[in-house]
Amino acid sequence: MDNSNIARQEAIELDNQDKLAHFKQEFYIGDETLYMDGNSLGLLSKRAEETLLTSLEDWKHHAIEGWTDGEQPWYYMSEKLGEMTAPLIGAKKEEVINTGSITTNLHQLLATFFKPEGKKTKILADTLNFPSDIYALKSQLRLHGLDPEEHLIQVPSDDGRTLDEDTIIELMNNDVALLLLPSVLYRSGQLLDIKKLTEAAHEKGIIVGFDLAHSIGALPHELHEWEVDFAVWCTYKYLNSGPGGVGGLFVHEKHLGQAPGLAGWFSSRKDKQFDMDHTLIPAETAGAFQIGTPHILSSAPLIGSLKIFEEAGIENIRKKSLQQTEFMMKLIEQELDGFGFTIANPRENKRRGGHVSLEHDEAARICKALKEKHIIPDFRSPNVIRLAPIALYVSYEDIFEVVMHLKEIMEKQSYKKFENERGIIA
Ligand SMILES: Cc1ncc(COP(=O)(O)O)c(C=O)c1O
Ligand SMILES: Nc1ccccc1C(=O)C[C@H](N)C(=O)O
Repeated sequence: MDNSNIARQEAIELDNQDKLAHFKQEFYIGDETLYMDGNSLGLLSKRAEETLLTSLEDWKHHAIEGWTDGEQPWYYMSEKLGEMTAPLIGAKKEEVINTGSITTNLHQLLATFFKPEGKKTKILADTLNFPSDIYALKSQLRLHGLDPEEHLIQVPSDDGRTLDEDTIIELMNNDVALLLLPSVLYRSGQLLDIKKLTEAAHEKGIIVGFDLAHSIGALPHELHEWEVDFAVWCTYKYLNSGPGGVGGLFVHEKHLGQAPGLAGWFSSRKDKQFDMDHTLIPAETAGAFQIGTPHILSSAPLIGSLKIFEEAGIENIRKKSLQQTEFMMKLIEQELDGFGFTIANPRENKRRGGHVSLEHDEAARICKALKEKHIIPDFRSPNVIRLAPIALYVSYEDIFEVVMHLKEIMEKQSYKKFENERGIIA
C-alpha cells in the first residue's frame, strides 16, 4: 500500500472510533460537497431548523402573546441562550447574553468600559485582527475626541501571521486603558494565551476584552476564572446559527450592576421594562448590555444548535478538532510537498484554533479550482486558504478527500484556468 492508501485506511479507522461521528447526519449539506468553511458560516442542522420553525409557529398561533406564551417565549430568549452558551466559555449564566453582532456589541462594551482618564487614554490592539474590530476601536476613540493615530497602539507581528504574547505584554504601559484582542486570529488560526494576557493587563490596571469569533464552539474557555472583563462573539461560524445569526457578549460578574454605555429599553430589569419609566433601571445581569428588541428569528435557530453542543460536549469537540487538524496537516505535508504550500498556523495544540491556514501565491485561484470540485474552503487576501474541518460534521475521510483533490488540482495545474483574484465575497 502506498502512503495515500495507508492514510485513507487511517481515516476510515478514525471515523469508526469517532464518538461524535453521528452528529454529521443532523446537518444539511449536498451529497457531493466537502464543506471546509464552517469557520465562516456554519451549516444548518435539523435541530436549528426545528427551533426556528417553532418560533414561526409561536408567531402564527400566539401573535403578540408569543413574547410570554408559546413554546419558546421571545421575552426571555436572549437570556435563555446566554444560559445555554455559558458552559462553552466558562461563564456564569448571568454573565452572558445573546444579542447584537460582534461589532455592535464591541461598540456597546467600549462605550461602557473605555473610560480614558488623565494619562490613561490609549487602547492596545494588534495589527492582525479582523478590520471591523479596528474600525470600532478607531471610531470610539474619535467619539472621545482622541486621535487614533496617537491613541490606538497596534502590536506588530514579526512574521505577518502570528503575535508574540510577550511583545503584547511589553506594550502594556501605564498609558493604556483598554486591551482588545482576538482569541484566535482569523487568518493564521493562532490561539492566544488569554489567561496570561489578562493577568498581565490587570497588573497594569488595563480593562481586557476578547473577540471570540474564531474560538467559540471550537474550543473551551474559562472566562470567569481568568477574569476577562468582557468578550464578544458571533454565532454564525462554529455555533451554526445561520447567516446574520444574533451574536453574544460576556461581562464579568465584577462589572455587573453598572449602567450600559449605550442604553435602550431592553437594557432594563425585565420586571421593570414595561413600567415605561423614563429612568432606566438596568438589569443586574449581562442583559443590561442589550439595547433594543431582540432579533427573534435570527436567535431561534441557536436554541437547537446549542442543544447539539450540550450533548456533544465542548471538550470532546476540541479533542476531535485537534486530531482532525493534525491529520489534515500531516496529509498536507505528505501529499503536497513541493507544490509551494506553507502551513501558516502554529503547530502546538495550545497555540492553534479550529482551522488550518495554508498559504500559497496562487491561493485565490486554487480556491476557485477547489470550489469547481464541490470543495468549499475560503480565501483570505492576499494568499491564505482556510480549511476548517468542523468536528460536528466533517469526517476524517472528508479530510482525506479534500487533500487528495488539492493534490490533483496542483498536479494537473487546473487552477491555472482561473484568474488569481478574489471574488466579491472572498
Ligand atoms: C474576528 C472577527 N471579528 C468581527 C467580525 C465581524 O463580525 P460582525 O459582522 O458579526 O459584527 C468577524 C467576522 O465577520 C470576525 O471574524
Ligand atoms: N460575516 C460574514 C458575512 C459574509 C461573509 C463572511 C462573513 C464572515 O463572517 C467572515 C469571517 N468573519 C472571517 O473570518 O473572515
